[in-house]
Amino acid sequence: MTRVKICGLTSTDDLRVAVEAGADAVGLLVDVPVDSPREIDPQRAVEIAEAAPPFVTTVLVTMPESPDRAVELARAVEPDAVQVHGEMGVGDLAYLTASVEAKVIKVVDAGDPDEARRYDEVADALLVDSVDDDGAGGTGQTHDWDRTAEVVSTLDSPVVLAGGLTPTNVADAVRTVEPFAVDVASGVDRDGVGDETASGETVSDETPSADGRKDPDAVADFVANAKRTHSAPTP
Ligand SMILES: O=C(O)c1ccccc1NCC(=O)[C@H](O)[C@H](O)COP(=O)(O)O
Repeated sequence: MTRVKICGLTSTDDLRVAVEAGADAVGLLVDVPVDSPREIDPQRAVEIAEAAPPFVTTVLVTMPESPDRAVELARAVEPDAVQVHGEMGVGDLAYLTASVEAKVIKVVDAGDPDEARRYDEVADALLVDSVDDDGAGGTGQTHDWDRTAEVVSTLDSPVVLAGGLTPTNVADAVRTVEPFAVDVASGVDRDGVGDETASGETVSDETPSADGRKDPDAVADFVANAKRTHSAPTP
């Protein structure tokens, strides 16, 4: 069964929504150099992580300015996993994995298959995303799932599929890519639920008023649709 991460929780209310829907993991976005309605401060991340029940994986999602900053944040928030966006070399990622107790997930660009292969040995998992020029996520944009499926089949690490997923398209995505897990942020936000075009591409309709809060119905539908769909066996 495909695992599901709901990313960008901003409150313990969002946490309750994700847990009640049956999410396996929740993402807490701290220290990103981009404007995101889902970013929270480290203290809020600590509060949400502490409120998470057993068997729900807490993920610190960050774009740190240095590996040491990621270590510092991980020690403060004490998540089960750290998800790293942006520039961090393979050696620095190895340093991070050796320095924190949490599992380390490296975000890689769906448009750059070689990047995924470079990090395959050192990361605990890879998250394949549609990233912007800086490596930030939360774009609400899908990518070429057929091409991603080919890349995934060459990797040893568990792969998390992200980028423009919604309650409507997640079943197709799971069938096509057969990832270990799926991840969603803007596609289940209250004011940012994505719309699909006729070609199947997802375009986020996130508005300036989007505040990152989760839509309970969208979260429940997303988790149910992801989990009822056939996926790859556990590695
Ligand atoms: O969500 C953000 O705004 C964000 C900003 C900077 C770095 C990472 C961010 N999100 C991390 C995630 O893991 C998202 O869930 C992932 O990129 C998918 O986002 P979406 O396409 O909105 O579902």
